[in-house]
Amino acid sequence: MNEYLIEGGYPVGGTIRASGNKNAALPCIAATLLTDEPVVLRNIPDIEDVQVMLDVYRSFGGAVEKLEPNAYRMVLGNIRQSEVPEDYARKIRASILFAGPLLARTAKAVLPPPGGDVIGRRRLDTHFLALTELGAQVEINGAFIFSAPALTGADIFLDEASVTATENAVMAAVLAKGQTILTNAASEPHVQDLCRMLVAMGARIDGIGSNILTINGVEKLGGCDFKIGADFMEVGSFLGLAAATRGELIIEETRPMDLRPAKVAFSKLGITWEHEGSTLRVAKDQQLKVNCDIGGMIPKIDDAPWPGFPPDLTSIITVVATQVEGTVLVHEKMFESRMFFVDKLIGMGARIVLCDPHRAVVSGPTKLTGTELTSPDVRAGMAMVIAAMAAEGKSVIRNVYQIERGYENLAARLSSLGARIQRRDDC
Ligand SMILES: CC(=O)N[C@H]1[C@@H](OP(=O)(O)OP(=O)(O)OC[C@H]2O[C@@H](n3ccc(=O)[nH]c3=O)[C@H](O)[C@@H]2O)O[C@H](CO)[C@@H](O)[C@@H]1O
Ligand SMILES: C=C(OP(=O)(O)O)C(=O)O
Repeated sequence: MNEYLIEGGYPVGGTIRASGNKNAALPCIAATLLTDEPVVLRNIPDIEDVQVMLDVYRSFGGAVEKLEPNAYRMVLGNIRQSEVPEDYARKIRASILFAGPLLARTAKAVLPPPGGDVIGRRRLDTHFLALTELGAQVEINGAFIFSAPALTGADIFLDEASVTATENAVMAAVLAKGQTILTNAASEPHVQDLCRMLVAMGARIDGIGSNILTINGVEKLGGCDFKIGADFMEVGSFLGLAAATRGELIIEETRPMDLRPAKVAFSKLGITWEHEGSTLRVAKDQQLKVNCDIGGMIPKIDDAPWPGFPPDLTSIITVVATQVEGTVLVHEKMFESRMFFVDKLIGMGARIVLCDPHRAVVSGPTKLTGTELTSPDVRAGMAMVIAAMAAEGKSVIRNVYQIERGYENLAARLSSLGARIQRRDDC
């Protein structure tokens, strides 16, 4: 297991480039299965989850050529088999994204249950609902076995706006016969990126960015050259890091529009940023003070499907709130177990009451003290990095695989911003 040694108390400063969006890269890699022509994907982050998705692609017989850092040319003539190897499936949640493309190309998809973060139950019911309505049969026998001699467009109402279920449904529907209307679809920037890539491949999709997608199936898709957008979860994490360490950052190659829901939430903590084009600047002299609701009421930060505040930033904003004067309620409505990591922050000195698995009341500012931590999931892990960097003294963070599956070259990039962070291999 690899670990980070962090000496806290040093503000970050300098310039950093945003990586490509993990949650766009993963479905876009799966979507390359939908054509036998070459596809070039650009701005793909160099993270563990991407490597696993590329390994799965290779296991189907796909050829992957690295053109330059963060750009790949991928081609897969004939798909060798329809089963995602179990070792890979269990590593990441996103392995489920091969279901739609495999069904569309090979009429079959065998997926061992996917792995991923420890953040509560991760239901797959919406995936089953959508693929079944498009004509697939599902059998659960250790693995999930989908089969569909032919996929046919349908008028589908999703039971919840699930991100990856929407992506699977779209990837199956683009090659289905006839029209699919997907209502209550997820519309996150990564869902939009996937749809734009499919359109570049020749798919017919209307309503991109809304919660109703209309897809007219086509016979065949071709290759494309597609650049995915910036990772607004990574940018949100760096914004949180700058605020919590009282630092100053310039973040390049962002998509400021994707940060609008985060801006609403951060502004409740007195944190703001300016942007010029795709460059963001977080200034040093922010007054970190909770902006109360009218009448001096305690404000709440709660997550929701897009364009709500993203659930992947709730852990980050919780840590930041410990450094802000005042009291705020963080309400994580979407995941059952994402807030449990706050006991580690309490151990570092944070004043947090975990009311139930979903709600934490945070009062600040508090002095945090370095300690030994283990990352349960990618975002809690990053939140721990921020806490350790804001704390006095030294911290050790273990299980950093669960951070690096979502953040590219993190220790080196943070070092370049003045962080005292050291990565130790195989401890
Ligand atoms: C690879 C990938 O893209 N992973 C992202 C994807 O996961 P994923 O697609 O697995 O997440 P889902 O959108 O399916 O659901 C996430 C959680 O939110 C709940 N839920 C969802 C929709 C809804 O309307 N109401 C509701 O409560 C679900 O029950 C579940 O507990 O989307 C999540 C929600 O943005 C993100 O945290 C993950 O980083
Ligand atoms: C929950 C996340 O990822 P995944 O869905 O891949 O587990 C995340 O990115 O915060």
